[in-house]
Amino acid sequence: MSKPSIPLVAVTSDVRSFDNYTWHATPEQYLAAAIEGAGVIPLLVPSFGAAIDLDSVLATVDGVLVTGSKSNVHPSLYGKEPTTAHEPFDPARDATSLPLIRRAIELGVPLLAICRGIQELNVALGGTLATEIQELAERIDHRAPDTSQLAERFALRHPVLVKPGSCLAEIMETDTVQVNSAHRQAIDAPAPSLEIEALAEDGTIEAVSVKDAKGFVLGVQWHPEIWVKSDSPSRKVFTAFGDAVRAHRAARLSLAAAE
Ligand SMILES: N[C@@H](CCC(=O)NCCCC(=O)O)C(=O)O
Repeated sequence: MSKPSIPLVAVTSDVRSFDNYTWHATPEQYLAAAIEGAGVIPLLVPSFGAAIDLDSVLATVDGVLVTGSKSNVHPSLYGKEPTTAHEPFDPARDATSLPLIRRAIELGVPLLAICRGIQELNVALGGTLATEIQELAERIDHRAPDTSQLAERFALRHPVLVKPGSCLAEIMETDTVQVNSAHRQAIDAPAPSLEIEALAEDGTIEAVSVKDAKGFVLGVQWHPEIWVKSDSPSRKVFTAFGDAVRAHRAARLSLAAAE
């Protein structure tokens, strides 16, 4: 009997310029967490917008991982005027990830959205974002400490309160989770189809799902990819995503065999 093949997951990419080239890339921690935490094979989707046929991608993979990034969703995509407080931008990423998110949800392809990813999920479905949230009244500072040491940058720093009975509550099996935090923006007006799954103590939306979604959809504002090996809540996020991906693949192959 042949070895069961490992499912493929599409991963968003940022457009970056260095060494005199333009790169479509993502930080290694997302790829490592997909492999070691979710048990899937990550495949980068280059940010070429409409030049990427999303249905071809989504017919081939069994999940979508929308990664974090220091860049921000362009405010024009949620009806706001851009200011320097909204920078830096990555319009090619926006033009690829937002339609990818919408189409994956339409088709029921499992989707995990992290940090920038939860913000893209919200905007893709009609919500808005707030920027420089640390300057808003009653908010804690959600930015990462100013260090290049990943362990410090992504240390678990504040609790989030998980909504009882939510998808996340089922995954986490607890009502409070200690998370890291590395963001200046956050969901302002949640999209109508979003279900809020967790909040920080200052009211910042920290996790969402999609009401009546065909498949697994989870957005988190923190970074579980960093600690999948050592932190149980982090690992549970990726295990739940991997399980949904494998279930999607089994259903897809079964459908194909029946045709
Ligand atoms: N740019 C957005 C989203 C934040 C995010 O995805 N952070 C990941 C990179 C963290 C880092 O290394 O700084 C925002 O700031 O809200």
